[in-house]
Amino acid sequence: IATPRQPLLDDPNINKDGTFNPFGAYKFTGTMRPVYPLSPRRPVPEHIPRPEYAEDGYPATESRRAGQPPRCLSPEEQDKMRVACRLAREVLDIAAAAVRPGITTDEIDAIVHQATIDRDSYPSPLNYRNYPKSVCTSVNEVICHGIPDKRKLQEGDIINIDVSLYKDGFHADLNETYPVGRVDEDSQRVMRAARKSLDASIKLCKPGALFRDLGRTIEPIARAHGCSVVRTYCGHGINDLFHCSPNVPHYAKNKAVGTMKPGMCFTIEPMVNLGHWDLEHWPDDWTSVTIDGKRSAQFEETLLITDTGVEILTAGKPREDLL
Ligand SMILES: O=C(NO)c1ccnc2c1ccn2Cc1ccccc1
Ligand SMILES: [Co+2]
Ligand SMILES: [Co+2]
Ligand SMILES: [Co+2]
Repeated sequence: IATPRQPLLDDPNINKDGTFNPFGAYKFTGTMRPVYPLSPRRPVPEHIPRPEYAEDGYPATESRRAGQPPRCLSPEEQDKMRVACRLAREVLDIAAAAVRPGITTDEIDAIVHQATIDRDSYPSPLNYRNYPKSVCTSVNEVICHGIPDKRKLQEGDIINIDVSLYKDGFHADLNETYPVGRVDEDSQRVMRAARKSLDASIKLCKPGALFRDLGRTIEPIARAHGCSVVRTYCGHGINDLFHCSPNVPHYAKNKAVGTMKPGMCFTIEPMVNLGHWDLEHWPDDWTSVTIDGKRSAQFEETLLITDTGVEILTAGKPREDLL
């Protein structure tokens, strides 16, 4: 009789139970696992204008402009931001419509990639600091920057889809967290906390408002839902650059610099956790996960400060399931 296949005892990529663990000795915090191989890099047609980092992965102008005050866009530039953000919202809604048990996050990447180039736009995450895909798909305990792979979504999962695109010289950036089929109360609670805290912070935005005041509105709402606020990643300025000043923390008592002025564009993108606020990274160097394996939700909008208040450039329909 054949001897049962013994996993190679000294192979760190094979667990005791014989399952394959591509990260060697890394101890996962929750149930999510990468499912490799990643699909080949998706091409972008030559005729589509691309950001400077598309070739070598390095956003040189972002480094050069670091530390400078946020840009105030001209009316013409504001209109270009409006167009890019409307297109990005269309792309996110197309991806959201495809969410169901059985679809892989790689298939969502293909949908986002195609919808983006159909709009003569470049998918901003692709090769940004060498990021390998056109969208971030962050499931369950993954907080952000999840890489689309061969894992099939399961009934009861929650998935954040973070779309960014580049059109006519300007970036747009938005995300939402969606239920996959029916999800439990905790998952609904953390999604609701993220959405409501974002909406409340947007209401504060107008000329003269301080960036550091947004967290004092976001964090109490997250806490009121029994949740915590991630501190490592913040909202950011966005315009001809994907990420630039201002830095926009989502937690209370932060030291963010600056005052909102007409023509400024930036994101607010609170990441809210059911458990502890802290995160760690998988050995893929991208994927951020909660340290306790509990779930996380995020929502993001790109905003424009106008003379009288704020315009949500990436605005979509209200989420009936989160009211
Ligand atoms: O604002 C963002 N999303 O809302 C955002 C910020 C920074 N990097 C990002 C994104 C999206 C995709 N990447 C690519 C990436 C680059 C380095 C480390 C991990 C991921
Ligand atoms: Co993000
Ligand atoms: Co984003
Ligand atoms: Co962003």
